[in-house]
Amino acid sequence: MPAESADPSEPAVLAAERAHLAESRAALRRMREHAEGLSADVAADWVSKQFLESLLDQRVEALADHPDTPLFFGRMDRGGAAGSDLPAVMYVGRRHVHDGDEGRPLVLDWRAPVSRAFYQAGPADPMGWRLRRRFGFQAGELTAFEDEPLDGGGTRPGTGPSRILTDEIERPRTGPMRDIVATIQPEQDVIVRADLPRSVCVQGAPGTGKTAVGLHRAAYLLFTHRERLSRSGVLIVGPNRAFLAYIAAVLPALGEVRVEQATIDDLLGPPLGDEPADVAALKGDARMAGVLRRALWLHVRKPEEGLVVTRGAARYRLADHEIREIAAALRGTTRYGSGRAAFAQRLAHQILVRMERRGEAPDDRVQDQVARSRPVKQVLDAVWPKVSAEQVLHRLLSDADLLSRAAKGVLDEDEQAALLPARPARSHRSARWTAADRALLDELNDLIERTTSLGHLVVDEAQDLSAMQLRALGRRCATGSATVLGDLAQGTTAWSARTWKEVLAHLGQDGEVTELTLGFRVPGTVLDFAARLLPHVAPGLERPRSLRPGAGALTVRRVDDLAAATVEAARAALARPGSVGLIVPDARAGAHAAALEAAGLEHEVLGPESPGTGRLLVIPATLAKGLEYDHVIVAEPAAIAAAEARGLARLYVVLTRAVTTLAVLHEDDLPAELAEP
Ligand SMILES: Nc1ncnc2c1ncn2[C@@H]1O[C@H](COP(=O)(O)OP(=O)(O)OP(=O)(O)O)[C@@H](O)[C@H]1O
Repeated sequence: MPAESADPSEPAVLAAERAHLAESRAALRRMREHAEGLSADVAADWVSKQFLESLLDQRVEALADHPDTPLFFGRMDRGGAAGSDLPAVMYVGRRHVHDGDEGRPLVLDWRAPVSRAFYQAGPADPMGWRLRRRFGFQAGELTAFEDEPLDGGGTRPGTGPSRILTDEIERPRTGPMRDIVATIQPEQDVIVRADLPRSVCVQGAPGTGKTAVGLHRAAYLLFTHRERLSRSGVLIVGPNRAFLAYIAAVLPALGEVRVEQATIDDLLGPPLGDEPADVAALKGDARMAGVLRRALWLHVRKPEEGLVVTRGAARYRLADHEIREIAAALRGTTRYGSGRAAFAQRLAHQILVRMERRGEAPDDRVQDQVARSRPVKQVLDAVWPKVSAEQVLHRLLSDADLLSRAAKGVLDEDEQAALLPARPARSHRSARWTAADRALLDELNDLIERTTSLGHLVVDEAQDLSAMQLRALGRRCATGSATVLGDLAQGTTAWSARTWKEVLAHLGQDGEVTELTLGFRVPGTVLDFAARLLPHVAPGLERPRSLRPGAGALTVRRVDDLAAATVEAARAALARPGSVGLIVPDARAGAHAAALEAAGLEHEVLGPESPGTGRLLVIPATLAKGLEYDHVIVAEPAAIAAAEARGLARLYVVLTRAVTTLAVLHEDDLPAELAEP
């Protein structure tokens, strides 16, 4: 039944909407029963039957009704436009639900093209609709609604943010991140629904929903290009395991279980050793790509001797200059590995030409035999040796002569010296590869054998990746596209990007950069405080605004006994609903944990591998990126800022993790950059 803009306290309206929810639930149950009744017996063979069975299982699983997850969260009522082919009323939810008998849609999937209006329609462009209704739920029960007339006759928007949206943001959290499908904002929706072939890059201030947008975009693309992306794959790359564990539940909640999530270390291999940040930064520099290319191709050498192949009584010769010409013609035109195979075939082909000249009629099999013969193999090993990425990199980083030839005109002498460790590993097998080395190995591997590309890559916290790491990711979406998310102000590595143009260039993707500046997470007073650091960490960026003013959310206090003060602050925060994060300088995590322990406050210390599940977490500052807590206590900002080269950027990250309150406690002076402007 079409709705007029209704008073939210109207019981008849609520009752009608609850009835639609009950009807939709019953229909979903029938859809599930129907799916359970389908049989895989129609499959022609055993393998197809197994495949079909697993598809049917997935379908049944996808049709489960989770009592806590509302089946729909919004409704649209059509305007009076005559001849419109829009439905009179549509309900928008996480998945499509239809009435079995008539196939009548009861709920439309939020990703369907028609649902776009739920996120985009407004008085300036109602898109054919008259009214948007948002629903509020508690424990799966429909308890509230909020109407927004789209024909210009109503009160919202313009009277501040939707109550349902702010309630959703302020709903106390513990555990993993939630989806935002019910409240995606228009500027976020544009990014979520960008076309697949387009790469998009989002510069977003803290808490503007970059991560959320990236995850919803993955779900949207899988829905819209299901077949293509199921074959080629979608991958989400995040900064560490704790972060991946934090976001892991969002896509399954949206019905997508087939998206891989990995850190850069998962993709390139775990670092086995460490090195100074300036050396890592140099290894991460894009100039290394040219050095590696030269180093690899320096392995192709001039032939010293010709080739002699004996067949029966006959001997066939190729002079060394002929071999050199064959190698020169191939060099640089293919990847190293396929070039090697082609080199062997071309040598064999020349031998075959000589056989033919002598009146023989060899066929292709003979060419293969010759290509695999001992003399050809000897020439191959001498001129175009088989090498692994590890061998080449180990040689490059331990042989000053090879390095100077490969880096000539690219790296100066000091830079070359910095790349040579004082005590190199004896062999490539015992090398303790660092994270930066892993990206170099990946580059070499690709120069030897092409890397397979996926259909779409979502890269979060992309500002922290080096040029060489970005090139590694670029190879993994070379024939696909990417969603690149990050914040230049939160760049904390020695190689952090300064512009998104550079990042896209290293990824090898063309893309537009969109800026999000409306913060959902952090209350206004807290965001303004943190933003005092912005001119010092990223002067070119726009100052973020917050959706919520957050009066009373921020306290900054000098204390005499920091440990005792953090314990008291933690105790006070625990008295309120929601999660509590105590963010401390890395070196002091143990001491703060001990103080909580002594005070009998149950807590967990966050580690790189896990996000922790308890209500009170001690978070080393370097692990706080991307995470959020209802109440945050930051201990000793000056020590956090002083602990690393880009410490002020780290502090900016740390000060922007709170949803409801932030307490900053310090014994030492605050960093001067935090002083009131
Ligand atoms: N449209 C929205 N509706 C409801 N909540 C939202 C919306 N957009 C973002 N949020 C919430 O705001 C918080 C911040 O989102 P998210 O973590 O994606 O931001 P971010 O830009 O990646 O932040 P950071 O750069 O600080 O890591 C999350 O709790 C997210 O659920």
